[in-house]
Amino acid sequence: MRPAARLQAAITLLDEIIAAARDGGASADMLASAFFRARRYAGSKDRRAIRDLTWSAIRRFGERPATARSAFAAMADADAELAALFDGSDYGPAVLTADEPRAVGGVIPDWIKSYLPELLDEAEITALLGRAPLDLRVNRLQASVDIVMTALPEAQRLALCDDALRLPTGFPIEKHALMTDGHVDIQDVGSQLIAAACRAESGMTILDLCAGAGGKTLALAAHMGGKGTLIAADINRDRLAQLGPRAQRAGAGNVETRLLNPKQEAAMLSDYTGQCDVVLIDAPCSGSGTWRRNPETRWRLNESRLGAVVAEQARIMEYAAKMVRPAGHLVYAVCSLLEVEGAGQIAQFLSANPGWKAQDPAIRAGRASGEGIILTPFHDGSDGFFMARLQKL
Ligand SMILES: C[S@@+](CC[C@H](N)C(=O)[O-])C[C@H]1O[C@@H](n2cnc3c(N)ncnc32)[C@H](O)[C@@H]1O
Repeated sequence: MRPAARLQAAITLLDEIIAAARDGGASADMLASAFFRARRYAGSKDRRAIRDLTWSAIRRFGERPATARSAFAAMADADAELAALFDGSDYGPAVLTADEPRAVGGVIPDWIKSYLPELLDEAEITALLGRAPLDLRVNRLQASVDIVMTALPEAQRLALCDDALRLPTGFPIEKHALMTDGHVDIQDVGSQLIAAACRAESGMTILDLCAGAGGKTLALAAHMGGKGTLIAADINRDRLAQLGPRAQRAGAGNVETRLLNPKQEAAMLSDYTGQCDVVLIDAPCSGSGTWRRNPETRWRLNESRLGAVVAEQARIMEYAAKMVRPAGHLVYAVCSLLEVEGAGQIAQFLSANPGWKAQDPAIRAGRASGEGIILTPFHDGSDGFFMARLQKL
């Protein structure tokens, strides 16, 4: 495909992504897969170029553009090479005119700015939309960092976390034997630090609420040396179903899954009331800390959706707290940097529950945010997270 035709293809794909974000449709990744499945004539270089163009526009605009053409038109005003591709050729986009609409705005939606902590300056905000690295967690149940580094000389150790390694972005690790044999798992170093803040030990009883497909469950199982009780609970059947085979591959024999019905969680976990040494809440959230991986999710967020997710986080914390034994711990985490989901949520919980106090999560990264810690791409090289460790008195 000629470069102009690639740009026209990116415009078509981006229009689909814009419509899906507006109407609650499929994710950008799913739309891109379907787009290329329907265009077998596009070779691998074409696909990469079309994807890069499309994602550069998604990253560039915090507010959802009205049309893909208006987004690329605005970008072309600052990029002569891109502007030259609006050449009016067969399969290429029509020539740009000075009076046609241009998308406006910066890399994050204006309405979100007031929700971000003050310490996020311009450099921090730009890094929220940067390129995400590829991090691995070495599974202590099956391997060691030294063994993995010998097999993967491209990997570098990360000082923040004992089991964390970083690979060059795009490294084809998915089908590598280390992955299929459960010796390593793909996991951002921030997620690994959240699991570390649980200080899981052999023989403990740990409840991983909001376990999803079990990324953090498997890290906890490794910290427990595979010994003790580890319950992975979630309301999403499909996600939880992925955990069984993953746990088997990882040699994590102490994982038990429990599917919960929304609003009946406390009753369905009543056998663990007051029993858990640690409850991890990896809460559903706006995902603002992972915009660099899923930049189009900021086009789906609005104040009413944010309000609903904040209310759900508070409700989950209330029932989760009942599962913790006296002197036990609650670790609360979100992959978001919005204060209302992090420090604000913890402040409210502590004021409504005087029998709890905050503790230092004692990890080797992050900065204080209220009674917890935030990790950011710019400061910590991780995805954006908030975490807090609370103790029941
Ligand atoms: C951030 S994701 C979890 C990611 C996962 N812990 C991991 O490390 O890969 C949040 C999860 O919370 C689950 N969830 C949402 N509402 C819930 C509820 N009321 N109780 C338990 N889980 C819930 C969602 O289904 C989703 O899987």
